[in-house]
Amino acid sequence: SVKRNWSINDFEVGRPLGKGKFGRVYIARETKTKYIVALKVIFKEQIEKYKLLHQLKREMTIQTSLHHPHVLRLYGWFHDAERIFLILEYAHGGELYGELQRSGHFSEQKAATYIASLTHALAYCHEKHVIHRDIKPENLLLDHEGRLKIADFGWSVQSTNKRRTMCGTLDYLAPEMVENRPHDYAVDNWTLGVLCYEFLYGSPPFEADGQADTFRRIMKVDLAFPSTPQVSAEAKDLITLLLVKDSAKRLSLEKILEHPWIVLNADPNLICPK
Ligand SMILES: Cc1cc(Nc2nc(/C=C/c3ccccc3)nc3cc(N4CCN(C)CC4)ccc23)n[nH]1
Repeated sequence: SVKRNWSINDFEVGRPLGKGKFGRVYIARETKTKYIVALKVIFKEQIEKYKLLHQLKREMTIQTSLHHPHVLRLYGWFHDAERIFLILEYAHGGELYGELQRSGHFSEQKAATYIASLTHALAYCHEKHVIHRDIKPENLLLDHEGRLKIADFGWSVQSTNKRRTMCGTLDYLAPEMVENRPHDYAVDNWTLGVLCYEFLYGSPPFEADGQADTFRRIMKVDLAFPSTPQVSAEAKDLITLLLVKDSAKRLSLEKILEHPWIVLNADPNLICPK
């Protein structure tokens, strides 16, 4: 039911789920249908202060247009005098990051299933000319069946053929982004390599004490595999094929799905039981 003029009176707002940069996210229930959603509240004064209305509009336009099982839905939005409200799909399983912290690291089956889900989602986004650019565990949610959902398109862009430069977060930045050089879809392939490593070892590959050290490690592709936990050679092979400095030489999304580690370990339905 794609109703046009939502208002806060259409919802019973529940507990806060988390606090983002520009506001909080609450669980909420649409009064008529009892449908559970997540309501992201953004303060206009914050958006104006940081001149981010243009980026917010882009996030909203992009996320509304994306319909994929591994991409969190943005059902609609409304605003009042001081706030903008995004009506988002509710993912019952919470943040993947929490699960990674609780378990330390994932099994190869779980890691491969999440990487396969992300690869399908990114292939869909790239088809729609969207580069996410900010795939990190904090932006990944799980639904009630353990299905991964990419959330927070705050940093994604509708890529025209014009190259892009902008800032991102630390550990997940590809070399071309670190150097603020123009970049393209392949940044998301690099990030898949970073995430695959983090899912299997519990921390990202180029982690370092200071920013400068992290950048240096990224630029050198200073990749080392710890001896524990035990990780298969196939997994290390995939990570090595993705963490390649020359963006043109990174394994393509299609080739990731054909890689032996994914074929052998990912759940065919891309669902991770608890
Ligand atoms: C947009 C959205 C969120 C969402 N679901 C959830 N978000 C967040 C944390 C959200 C958050 C938001 C902003 C900044 C930081 C965190 N935490 C959640 C925690 C949840 N639980 C229930 C499951 N438990 C295992 C962990 C705690 C369930 C859903 C959650 N669905 N759709």
